[in-house]
Amino acid sequence: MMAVIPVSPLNSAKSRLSEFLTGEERKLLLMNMVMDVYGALEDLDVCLISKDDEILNFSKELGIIPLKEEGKGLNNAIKQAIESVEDEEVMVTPADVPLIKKYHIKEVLSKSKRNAIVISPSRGGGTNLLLLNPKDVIEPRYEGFSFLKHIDEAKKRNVEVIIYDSFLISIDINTPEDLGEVFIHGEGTNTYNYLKSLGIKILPKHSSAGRFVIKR
Ligand SMILES: Nc1nc2c(ncn2[C@@H]2O[C@H](COP(=O)(O)OP(=O)(O)OP(=O)(O)O)[C@@H](O)[C@H]2O)c(=O)[nH]1
Ligand SMILES: C[C@H](OP(=O)(O)O)C(=O)O
Repeated sequence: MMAVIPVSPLNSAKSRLSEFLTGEERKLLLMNMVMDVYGALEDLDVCLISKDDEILNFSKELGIIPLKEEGKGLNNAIKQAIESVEDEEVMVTPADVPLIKKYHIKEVLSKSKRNAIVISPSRGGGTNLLLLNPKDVIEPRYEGFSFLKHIDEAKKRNVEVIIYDSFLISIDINTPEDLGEVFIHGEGTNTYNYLKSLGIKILPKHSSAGRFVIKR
């Protein structure tokens, strides 16, 4: 089993946080999230695919296998990683799911079956964990409502779908509002400690415009 972490270039990562965090801060946030995701995966072989040499060097220092991305876009990056590893099974976990834990991975692995996928939704319909057994059982269809796209793809190919439904895995960090979730549920993670070090604070808000007031 090989776990694959795809990472976009550091200078364009997490653009939806750009009004709230500087470029350098978004880069450090991403590195801290990679550490948290790797913390959950570290009993497996783990590779990280990116075009960005800085994140590749960083991942190598952590003990992750760096893979230099050649094509364009997330789906092509994942296909490249799948083709280049020798393992028969692959698990894809994005870099922006910092609340994922080792026990999740254990449970996901225990559910894995031949000719099946194990999939965890993100809030908003994305895919925050995808285990492919075998690795070419379906093609990656990230972006948009990829949770539904992956299920559709599996049904078309007569592949069993095992949904691993986890609140903590469903939280991916894209917007300032998502940072609020890290403050509530992420104590002890690198991501939480990094955000705290920036002086970010959250307060509850009772409004249709969101549930948190996020301040620095
Ligand atoms: N290797 C690789 N990873 C990608 C690419 N696009 C997105 N990712 C990664 O895929 C995961 C989900 O990405 P998104 O949240 O859609 O994109 P993002 O670039 O992190 O953030 P936004 O700029 O806010 O869209 C994250 O781990 C990204 O780093 C890509 O083109 N190549
Ligand atoms: C790539 C996308 O991630 P999101 O933009 O939902 O974080 C997805 O999970 O399909």
